[in-house]
Amino acid sequence: MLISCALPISINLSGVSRFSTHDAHTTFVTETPPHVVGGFRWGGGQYSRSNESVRSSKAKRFQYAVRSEVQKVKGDMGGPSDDGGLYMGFDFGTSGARVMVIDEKGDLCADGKRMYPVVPEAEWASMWKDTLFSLIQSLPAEVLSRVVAVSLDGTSSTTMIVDRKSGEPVTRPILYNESRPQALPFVEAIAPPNHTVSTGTSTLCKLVAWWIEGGSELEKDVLMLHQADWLLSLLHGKLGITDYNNALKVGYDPETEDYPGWLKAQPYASLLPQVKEPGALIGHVASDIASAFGLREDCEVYTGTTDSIAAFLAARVTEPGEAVTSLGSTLALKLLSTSRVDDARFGIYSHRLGDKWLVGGASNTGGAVLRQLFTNEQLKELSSQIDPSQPSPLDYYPLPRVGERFPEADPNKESRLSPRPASDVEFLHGILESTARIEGRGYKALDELGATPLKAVKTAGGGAQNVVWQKIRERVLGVPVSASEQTEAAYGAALLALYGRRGWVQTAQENLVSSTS
Ligand SMILES: Nc1ncnc2c1ncn2[C@@H]1O[C@H](COP(=O)(O)OP(=O)(O)O)[C@@H](O)[C@H]1O
Ligand SMILES: O=C(CO)[C@H](O)[C@H](O)COP(=O)(O)O
Repeated sequence: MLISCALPISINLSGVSRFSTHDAHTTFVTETPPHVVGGFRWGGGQYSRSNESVRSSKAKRFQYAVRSEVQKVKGDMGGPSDDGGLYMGFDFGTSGARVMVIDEKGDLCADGKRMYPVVPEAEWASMWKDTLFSLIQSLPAEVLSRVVAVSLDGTSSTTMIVDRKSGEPVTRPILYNESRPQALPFVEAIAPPNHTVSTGTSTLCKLVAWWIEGGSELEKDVLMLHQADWLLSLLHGKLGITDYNNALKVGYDPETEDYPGWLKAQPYASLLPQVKEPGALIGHVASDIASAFGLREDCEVYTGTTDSIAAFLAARVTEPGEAVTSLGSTLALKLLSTSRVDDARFGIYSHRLGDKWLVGGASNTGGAVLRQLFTNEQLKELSSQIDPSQPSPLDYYPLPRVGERFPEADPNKESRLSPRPASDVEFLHGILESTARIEGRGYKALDELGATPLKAVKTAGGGAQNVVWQKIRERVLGVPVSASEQTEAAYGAALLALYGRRGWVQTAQENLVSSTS
């Protein structure tokens, strides 16, 4: 049965070795997958802090409402039709990047994936740019010519300092999990106690570290951007625009929808980007980009988000108490909560989502450690020999390198992976179980600080395919654990383009359309 994308072909560009130029993989969907009309009702919930400040008219713009149940193809989602337009979302994760193209019903039409090649730090930004353009080029002309909206997610607090005019990076990007503890005293001196920025891995610490180490001399010539902002600017040609998810860790307050006074008073405040809500229209793709890649001149670019929030959007979690664990290279927890919780001592912060909050944090444990020890094939083979009903007696703290962000913010925390048993099955069991325990500690910490109690977990990321791990996690967490139907953050980024473009923006609570009401 052909899908609404009506793509006549199926191509599989087989991958090449991981460290070659690109691990190419592009497939076009020719079967109609059980399509989901993504999303949930962002609105109507009560939460404890300053409801009025969020329920401002401006805030109401963020309350999306879309059908929250799986629908067959014929479901009419309402909203203006795009006459067969397609929506393209990019995910720039920790180990690679993906693109997904969906139609207005949420059916997947095409996707592509590139593992990042190993390049020197100074070439990270140009490698990301090459990866973005090669992903676009991997899609067929008839798909690209139908794309009407684009969005993109990147790793949170990956920080870039770029030339204010050319957009060229003036220094290498500082990655999401890098720490700049030397800036912490300066940040703690200006920010409220235990503020989200008061941790070495925050975007603000990275900006301040660069500033105090000589960057201040460039004040008039540079801007600070996040990875997602910079990559999107390559498509729309404007500089200095971000979203309030990416801006959280530089100090932006999504509740007041502004940078706080203590941050605006700083000499480096002039480097801070303008903040819009996720899925906000930035503009059309630049004409040179449109002509180079066969995109429509009127293809629109929308602000993005972070990778774990895109994974949350893809999972279509609808109720407070439901959570999404992104089991990618890292372990990122996102709990939908009616109350906001922030405490830098534990690496806990809240992202805004309409009038609710995504409470959580990101641990450095997760798939990156597994990748250091096992191939994906070994993971499958060894996992199949584990009995998930039996706890492992091994007590590890698996980290890919020194430093942890959540549920303890400790830049000096060392990995613990000993004693290593002779059996690799027992070793992997210990790692999966210990990672599940860290996940459990994370959700317990959110509960103890007043977030909506956990009632179910969906899983995104590469680890979501591991059913044995899922059963271990279910035993450890004590709530139902399942894999998201869409585990790819790129699908969430495509939904963001769809919601932004289709005007799924409601101007008043009473106009919210939702099947959950
Ligand atoms: N069967 C498996 N069980 C557990 N983890 C897996 C399995 N297959 C792959 N992974 C892990 O998934 C991770 C990649 O997930 P992905 O979401 O692509 O990461 P990211 O987007 O953070 O780079 C790798 O670190 C890999 O070790
Ligand atoms: O671990 C990460 C990279 O994969 C990011 O830190 C993750 O996105 C969590 O950050 P946020 O909660 O701001 O999305």
